[in-house]
Amino acid sequence: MSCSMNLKNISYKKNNNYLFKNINLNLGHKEKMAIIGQNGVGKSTLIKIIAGLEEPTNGEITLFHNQIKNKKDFEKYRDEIGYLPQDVSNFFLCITVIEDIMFSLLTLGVDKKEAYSKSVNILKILNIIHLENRVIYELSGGEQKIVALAAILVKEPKILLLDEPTNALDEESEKKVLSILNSIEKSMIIVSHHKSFIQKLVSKIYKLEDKTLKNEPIYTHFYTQHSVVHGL
Ligand SMILES: Nc1ncnc2c1ncn2[C@@H]1O[C@H](COP(=O)(O)OP(=O)(O)OP(=O)(O)O)[C@@H](O)[C@H]1O
Repeated sequence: MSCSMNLKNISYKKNNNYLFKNINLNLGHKEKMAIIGQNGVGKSTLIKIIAGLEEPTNGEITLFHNQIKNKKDFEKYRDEIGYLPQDVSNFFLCITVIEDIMFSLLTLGVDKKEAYSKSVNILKILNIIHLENRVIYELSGGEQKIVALAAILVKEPKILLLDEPTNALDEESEKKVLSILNSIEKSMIIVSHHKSFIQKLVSKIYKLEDKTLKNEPIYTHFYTQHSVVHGL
């Protein structure tokens, strides 16, 4: 399996204490994995390092076989990585849902007509077309989370980094997100406390514990998604 991302001996110090030390991780092409662990162990910090939003204290990051030495190197791959933060309240740049989703495409140089049609399509796929013209900051936490996911998916990044994608989602929205993520053939790292969700989605689970990543067994059989979501 070719490699989308590789971490070699990644360590991160906060207030003179190591949050984690010498983390090694390979994310294969189209591989889906999850990171679990207790509150405060550093899962979000680790995923922010992979997203290029935090710099590790030590270690090497390789993206698509290119070594990343600094934030500038990361900029080349910014559009290839879709990062969903745990808290999406500061995620949005526009007033309405459709404007925000279109904005992410317009910045990539997509023309306005195509940006509109792709944005409407993703809203339909995620069952949130009724939110198209709503003001984002008037939406519920769960609605905002799924709109943020739409803004990421519409750009078709090569790697998805999703920090707690299902928190604040109702059962129906969670099923929809599961079905979509299952149907997308992309490399993914998902941070979650929601074990039944990740067991239906990923092929590897790691636990961040004692400042390192440990393999965690997957108890259920791999879940096979028969219903293909068209349009992604
Ligand atoms: N902006 C910040 N300023 C100071 N400390 C922070 C900041 N963000 C995180 N921390 C601290 O870093 C540690 C790791 O936080 P992180 O959010 O990475 O953990 P986590 O494993 O994702 O936790 P959770 O499961 O609760 O989301 C925690 O002790 C947290 O208090």
